[in-house]
Amino acid sequence: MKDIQPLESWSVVKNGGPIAIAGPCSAESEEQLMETCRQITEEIDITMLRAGIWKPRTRPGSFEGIGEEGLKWFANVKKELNMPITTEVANAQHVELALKYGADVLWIGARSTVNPFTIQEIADALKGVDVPVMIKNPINPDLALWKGAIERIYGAGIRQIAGIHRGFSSFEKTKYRNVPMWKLAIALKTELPNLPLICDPSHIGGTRDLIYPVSQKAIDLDFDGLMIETHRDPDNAWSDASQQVTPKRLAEILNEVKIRKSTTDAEEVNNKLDDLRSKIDRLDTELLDVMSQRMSVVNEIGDYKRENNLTVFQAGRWIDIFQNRPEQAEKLGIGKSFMEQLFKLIHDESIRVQTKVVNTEKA
Ligand SMILES: C=C(O[C@@H]1C=C(C(=O)O)C=C[C@H]1O)C(=O)O
Repeated sequence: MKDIQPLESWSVVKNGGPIAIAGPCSAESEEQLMETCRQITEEIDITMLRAGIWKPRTRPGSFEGIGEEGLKWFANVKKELNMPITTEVANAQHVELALKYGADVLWIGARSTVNPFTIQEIADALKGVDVPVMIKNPINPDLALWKGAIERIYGAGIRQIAGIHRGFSSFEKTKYRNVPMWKLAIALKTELPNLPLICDPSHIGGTRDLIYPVSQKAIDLDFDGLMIETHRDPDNAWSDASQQVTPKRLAEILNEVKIRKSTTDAEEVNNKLDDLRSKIDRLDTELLDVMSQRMSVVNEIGDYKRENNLTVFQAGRWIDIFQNRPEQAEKLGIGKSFMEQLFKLIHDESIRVQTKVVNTEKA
């Protein structure tokens, strides 16, 4: 999927990244939608307006979206404010209607991404259509499922695709509504480096006070844009009231977020970075060398255990190491839990290697 296009190729993206997308969680009334969008465009220059027309809700009985009527309002907003619009689609009929009313970009929600049948239905409806599609991560932290959805939309011929990171459901209570697990977004970017990534701090945070820190974190991780739910009267929103911000607050957040570039043309900066990275290269070589020496000793201990009929796993010794190394690390200013994880990995590898050694007769 190397020919997935950068955001700059989307006709709706005028000034390059990072882009901002904002608008209400749901279209509620023509007046609410128009007023919210008008206030947003008066407060700040954004790339695109968003509004939910069909809302997949966790439990029945909640407001499930206004439906086709809302698309007529949204089309008026587009015309009146001269702004591109985007909405969520969850089946073939949604695709058809959203395009009929002039949606410039479509997005697929987290609850749809989990279901390959749904994604395939949407992909089939998109065959031969030229519209950018943004695909939210599935609600569960499954990278293959996210990638699979991207592949299906790509298979329909769409090349303007972006991922939207909206965090992952978790059984445990956390300060987030959906835990970010940034490493999944990093893994996706590692596998598909040319895929634009947009962050949805509203669904990750779930509360207004988390929108700014989550947005900054996303920009620090080189995300290409932010999608922030914005409502003229968030407290009285029909859905997701606690995470929507006012247009005024949206502008504050976007102005406060410090934009960082992924690269620079400044020769001096690049030279300094090159120097420091050479140091890292040398240190990594030393690290690998030390690791290889440690593994040799592990092998030797394995031989000795075989000869003396001793178990591979030695709980006492391992518990000592597991307590001691992170404490040593902490004194050196290295994170304790990082070292715990690292030593667990090292120990797993020792067990794997020694299991092989003790079960192989010496020639
Ligand atoms: C190397 C040994 O075998 C295993 C691996 C360990 C390690 O990698 O440090 C520690 C304890 C054992 O579970 C050992 O017994 O010392």
